[in-house]
Amino acid sequence: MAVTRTFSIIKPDATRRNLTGAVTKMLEEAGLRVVASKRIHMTREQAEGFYAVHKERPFFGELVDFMISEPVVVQVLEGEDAVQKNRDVMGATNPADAAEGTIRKTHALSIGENSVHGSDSDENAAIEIRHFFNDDEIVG
Ligand SMILES: Nc1ncnc2c1ncn2[C@@H]1O[C@H](COP(=O)(O)OP(=O)(O)OP(=O)(O)O)[C@@H](O)[C@H]1O
Repeated sequence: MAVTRTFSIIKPDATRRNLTGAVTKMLEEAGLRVVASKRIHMTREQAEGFYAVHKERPFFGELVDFMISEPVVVQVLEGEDAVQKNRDVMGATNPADAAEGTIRKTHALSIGENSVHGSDSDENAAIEIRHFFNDDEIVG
C-alpha cells in the first residue's frame, strides 16, 4: 500500500468546543501524520467554492453558514492509503450511523455539525490541498 495524502478540516463545532487536540489525536492514533496544519476563518467565497459540488443540495446554505461561523483547522494528513484511513476514522456522515470509536460517533453533534471533513478520493485530495496550502507549507 502506498503512502498518500489527504485533506482534512476540523469543523467549527469541534474548534468551538476545544476539540482540535482530541480530534487530531484520533487521526494520529489511526496512523495518519499531520504534515501541514493551520487555523483559518473561511470566507463565504472560500466555503462556497470548496462545497460547489453541493450547490444544488437543500442544505448548501446551512452548510456554508456553518463553515464560516467560527474558525476551522485545515490539515494535510499523510499515511498508507490516507484517504480511506481518514474516512474510516471519521465514521459515517450522520453521527447516529457512525461506528463506535470513530471521530463522528465520539464528538459530532448532528449530520451538519459533524466535526470533520475528509477528502473522498486521491484526486479530490490533491485539489483540496492546493485550495488551502502552498507546497512550502507542507513538510513531510
Ligand atoms: N442532510 C444534511 N443536512 C445538513 N448538512 C448536511 C446534510 N448532509 C450532509 N451535510 C453536510 O455536508 C457535508 C458534505 O456532505 P457529504 O454527503 O459529502 O458528506 P461526507 O462525504 O461524509 O462529508 P465531507 O464531504 O464533509 O467529508 C457533510 O459532512 C455535512 O456537514
